[in-house]
Amino acid sequence: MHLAALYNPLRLLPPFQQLKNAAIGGRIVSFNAREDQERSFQSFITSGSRYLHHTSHTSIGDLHWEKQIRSSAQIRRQNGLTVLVTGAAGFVGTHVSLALKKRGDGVVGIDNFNDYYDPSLKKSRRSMLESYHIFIVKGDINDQKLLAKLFEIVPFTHVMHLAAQAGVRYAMENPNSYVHSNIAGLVTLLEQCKSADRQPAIVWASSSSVYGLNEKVPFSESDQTDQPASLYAATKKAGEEITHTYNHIYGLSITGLRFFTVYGPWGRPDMAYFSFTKNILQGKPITVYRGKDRVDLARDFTYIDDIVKGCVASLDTAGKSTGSGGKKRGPAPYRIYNLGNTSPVTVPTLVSILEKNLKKKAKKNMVEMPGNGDVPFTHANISLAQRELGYKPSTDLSTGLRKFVKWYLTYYGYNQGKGNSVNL
Ligand SMILES: O=C(O)[C@H]1O[C@H](OP(=O)(O)OP(=O)(O)OC[C@H]2O[C@@H](n3ccc(=O)[nH]c3=O)[C@H](O)[C@@H]2O)[C@H](O)[C@@H](O)[C@H]1O
Repeated sequence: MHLAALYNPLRLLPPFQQLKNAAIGGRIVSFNAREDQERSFQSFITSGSRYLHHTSHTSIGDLHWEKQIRSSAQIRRQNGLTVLVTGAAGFVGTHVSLALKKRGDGVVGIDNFNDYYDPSLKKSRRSMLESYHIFIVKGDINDQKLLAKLFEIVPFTHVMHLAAQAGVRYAMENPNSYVHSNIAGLVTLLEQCKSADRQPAIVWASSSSVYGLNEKVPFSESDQTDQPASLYAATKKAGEEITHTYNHIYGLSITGLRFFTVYGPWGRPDMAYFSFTKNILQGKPITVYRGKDRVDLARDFTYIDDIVKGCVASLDTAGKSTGSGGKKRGPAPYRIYNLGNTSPVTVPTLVSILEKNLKKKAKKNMVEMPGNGDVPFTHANISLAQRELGYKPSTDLSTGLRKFVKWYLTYYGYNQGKGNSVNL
């Protein structure tokens, strides 16, 4: 089935339909405001995911739980991989898990379902993955015992590490969450990987933000990355150094991917393209930041399907870790790649593409970029990834945003019913 078909939560209609009838007796409910409609549709999805979530009666460590993990980890193609995906209920984690599962790899997810943004979206992603027999363990990567148990049940060949505290500006509000996930969590995970009898190869999400105040464009992997502009960037940069240490001492195979502002269906509500869409539809103002001398900010926005291809290619080309049980047996690869789109677009242009797709004008407040971690522009040089991974982004921002808006309208129920009422 084409991936686009998955973007429609109504694919899951039969169980939701049953739930609907059981929960609210199939009443037709009308809402006056679209916001209420969004909330209700979300709770509908949330209840649906509870309904679908087979683990509600199991607990960590019991037999049924183990069985679900084993079954999710089963490989269904020759020379398939067995991948632990951290942050599997996150935006990129969901898409990568699905791509791996669909080609026959074994996939087990882990996610702490934190509430940095609306957890009901994470639960909906989980429901979608469950319909593809992908199991997500609810837990934190800081839980060393849980990680040890997972590795005891499944001899993972690869770890796709995507769990992180994301968001550039939120780091000023909650700095500790970045240290908890991006530093402490990373070290706990690496400790587990290094001690495994057969060490897995690790591919993980670094960030374009490590380029910080770098002014040399386009950004290349060989450029200096010692001027981070946010704590988020600093923790990602620290992650690159920490993974290097584990590669050096223990022989872990490491690939760090510097993602450039990833967007698309099932995306993150905290990101500009997502929150702008929400506000434009609700007739609320949006704040558009501008650089010094009224220069527009720009980002090398990268579509999720391109990022997924880069992640999968990284897993496929990752050399083996050499150590076992905490002992290095020889040198292992340490790689870093930019995964961007190579064509930066300004934020006002992003807004006008959204306006066109939503058929609605935005109420724009233009304000000077506050000194809260933002950088004026990003622009990826992707020749290394092109050469070594065969990475070739193929979706421009207009095409990608059109797909995102289509998903958004369906997911939040804008396509259902007429006017301001929705059939539940
Ligand atoms: O590549 C990354 O490594 C990072 O990408 C993403 O960060 P950013 O590129 O900052 O994306 P995003 O917040 O969507 O802001 C986009 C633009 O809109 C501007 N922006 C933002 C908000 C707002 O209200 N107004 C505004 O103008 C803003 O000034 C900026 O110019 C991920 O969130 C981050 O987790 C990390 O992965």
